[in-house]
Amino acid sequence: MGYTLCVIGCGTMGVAILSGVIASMESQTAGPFFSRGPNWETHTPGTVTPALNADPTLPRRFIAAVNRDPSVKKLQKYFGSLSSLAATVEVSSGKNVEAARQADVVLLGCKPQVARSILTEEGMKEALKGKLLISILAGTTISQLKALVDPSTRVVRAMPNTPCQIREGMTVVSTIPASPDSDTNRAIILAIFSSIGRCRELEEKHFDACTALSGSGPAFACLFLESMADGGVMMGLPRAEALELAAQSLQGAARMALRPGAHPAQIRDAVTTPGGCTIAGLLTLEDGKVRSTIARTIQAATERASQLGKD
Ligand SMILES: NC(=O)C1=CN([C@@H]2O[C@H](COP(=O)(O)OP(=O)(O)OC[C@H]3O[C@@H](n4cnc5c(N)ncnc54)[C@H](OP(=O)(O)O)[C@@H]3O)[C@@H](O)[C@H]2O)C=CC1
Ligand SMILES: O=C(O)[C@@H]1CCC=N1
Repeated sequence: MGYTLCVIGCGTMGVAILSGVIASMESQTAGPFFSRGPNWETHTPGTVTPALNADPTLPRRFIAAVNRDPSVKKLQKYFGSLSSLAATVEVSSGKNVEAARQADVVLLGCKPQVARSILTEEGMKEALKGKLLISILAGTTISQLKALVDPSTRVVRAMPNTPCQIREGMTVVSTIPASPDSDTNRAIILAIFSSIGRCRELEEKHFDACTALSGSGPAFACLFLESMADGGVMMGLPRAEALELAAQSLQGAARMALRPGAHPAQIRDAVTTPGGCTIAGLLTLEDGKVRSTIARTIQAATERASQLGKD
């Protein structure tokens, strides 16, 4: 029951994904009172709900492949410190082909510039034959990847983000074309990514925008968060409390915006008392062209994402 998932290029994102999946599986095996994570009830249409224990759509064995020995030690220590299940992640360096051979599903998590050299390693084509290859690489298209693997290898793109580590991720998966194994592959991909946050399918043509909006989004949100906290510090709040107030306010607003039928403008209006302090702050933001600056940020990041597979 279950299958082997291997992450080739297990850095920041690989670790975030494996940690999240392992945490989700542990919560499922914790007994009748387990928690399935805060997003469980709010999965978007098109996602699947993994069944309890021994779910064949979730992995049972994990392999993490990296480039350098110090990274092996770091990951062994990290996964070892997490839990008993996480301690079973097998970490190696310089053994990508062997890792792919032993896996049923391979997640490619290296930098875009390294993909070609990994996929053209001697024996890799054979090792990936008939397997599902999930690429999280920014800016690298399915057709670029397909050109490097055997025709029997199923290539799907996913764009996750770092909050997958705490099971609050947002992952977009490229539309899976119909094939004899497409239902199984879809179930596997959606089980993995919906166990670590929200997950939805979108056409590949949207991937650069998704990379900018949700892939890079946590970085943009944190800049806003830091700026809010700085303002609080400027007005005399202690730093730690200012950060807590800013982070919880952003989280609360975001959760309200995710409720069915909610609109951010409505949430904003509800806060904005006529003649009050919120409108004073909002006008300052508008004077600073914050809306167009943020929208242009997504535009610039999208344009850069589209170049990443070509570097
Ligand atoms: N960071 C993010 O928030 C997001 C990133 N992405 C995408 O995910 C991918 C990974 O990003 P990120 O996790 O930040 O990158 P990292 O630099 O943290 O991780 C890259 C990993 O690749 C490994 N690696 C490098 N060369 C090889 C090789 N020849 N064989 C095997 N492993 C190798 C590195 O190993 P070692 O440590 O030993 O050098 C490292 O573990 C990128 O393609 C990026 O576009 C997508 C969404 C969000
Ligand atoms: O900055 C990057 O290129 C990657 C892709 C999305 C988030 N980080």
